[in-house]
Amino acid sequence: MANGAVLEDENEMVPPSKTVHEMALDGDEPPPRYFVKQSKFGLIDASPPLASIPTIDISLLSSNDDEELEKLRSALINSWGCFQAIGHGIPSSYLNKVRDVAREFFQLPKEEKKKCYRRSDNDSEGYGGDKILSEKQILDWSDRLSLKVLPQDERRLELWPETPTGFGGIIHEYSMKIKVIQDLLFKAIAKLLNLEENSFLNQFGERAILTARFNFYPPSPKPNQVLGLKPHSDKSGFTVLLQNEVEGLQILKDNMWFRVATIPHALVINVGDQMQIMSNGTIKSPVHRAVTNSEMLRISVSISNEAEKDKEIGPVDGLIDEKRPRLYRNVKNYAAINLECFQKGEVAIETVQV
Ligand SMILES: O=C(O)CCC(=O)C(=O)O
Ligand SMILES: [Fe+2]
Repeated sequence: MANGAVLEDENEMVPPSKTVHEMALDGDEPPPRYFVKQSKFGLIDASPPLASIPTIDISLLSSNDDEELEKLRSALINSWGCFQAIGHGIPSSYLNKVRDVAREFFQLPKEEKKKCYRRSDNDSEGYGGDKILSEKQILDWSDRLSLKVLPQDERRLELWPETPTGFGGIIHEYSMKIKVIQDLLFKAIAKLLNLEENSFLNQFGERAILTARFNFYPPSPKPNQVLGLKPHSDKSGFTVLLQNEVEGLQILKDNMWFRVATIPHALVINVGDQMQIMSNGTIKSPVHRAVTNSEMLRISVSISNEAEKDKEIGPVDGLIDEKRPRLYRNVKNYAAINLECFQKGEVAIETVQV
């Protein structure tokens, strides 16, 4: 996690009394703890150039289509670490259903959403605003619902929304569809790097973690001064992001921000830190953020995978040689390392370098 935004005055570690959605509905000015005062990434620019990330038909990857594999190489190796996936086999009508239930959940009355509230301030699951992890933290102009989907016996179903009807079933079904895509990508990348097909997949283990996160970014009265989601790299293997029609995702490359387009039937695939570690830095997890706008509601749904908590992950042997020495040590429970680093304002991936 690249903690790029730090406040000068320390805040108490108390969560705000209103959710971002409530402040937006009431027409409140964002409180000072939401303002990005100082950032190593510079000022917020809502319209930087468009990222030239490729659109890849992932149905062609399993049939070893050379052209599509080359596109994957150009997207991931010494490049963006991000691409738009089409040919994923999920009908547009189904993607719209996921977008619809997400919006319907966030627009429920407070009393209904309260059932899904995080049970404590530092709970990573459930509904709420930015989790308060440090006194210096700048808060994000967004509300979220995070739920662990796998392992299935670790689901905290008491936090899963009962309304809109069928939401739980859709979370399950959609996440399983995305898992198939993630597994296919791990195999395609292994092939691309001349590795045994399961070199990455096996590292995730039988009880790999899959998390669904619904992000709700209401219109913001100060889009140039607050961020929807602060700069970070994902702690996952891969994150698969579904956006609504409103742009907001930005990706950092060569110290410059680029906008990621919204393509209605495409899913944005982002490399996460765990893939960077396993690929010995051959593939990098991009720093990205979400900006807000003053008029439109933005919603995104991210599905991310992580290795089983107690399983050690590390660079694949075939990617370590004299020319490419090992860059990362083997690590367990990267999520905990990531969280600790966020609290200290450190970049997690840098702390696991050898
Ligand atoms: O909403 C977005 O565009 C970004 C979401 C994201 O980066 C995340 O959930 O990790
Ligand atoms: Fe992210």
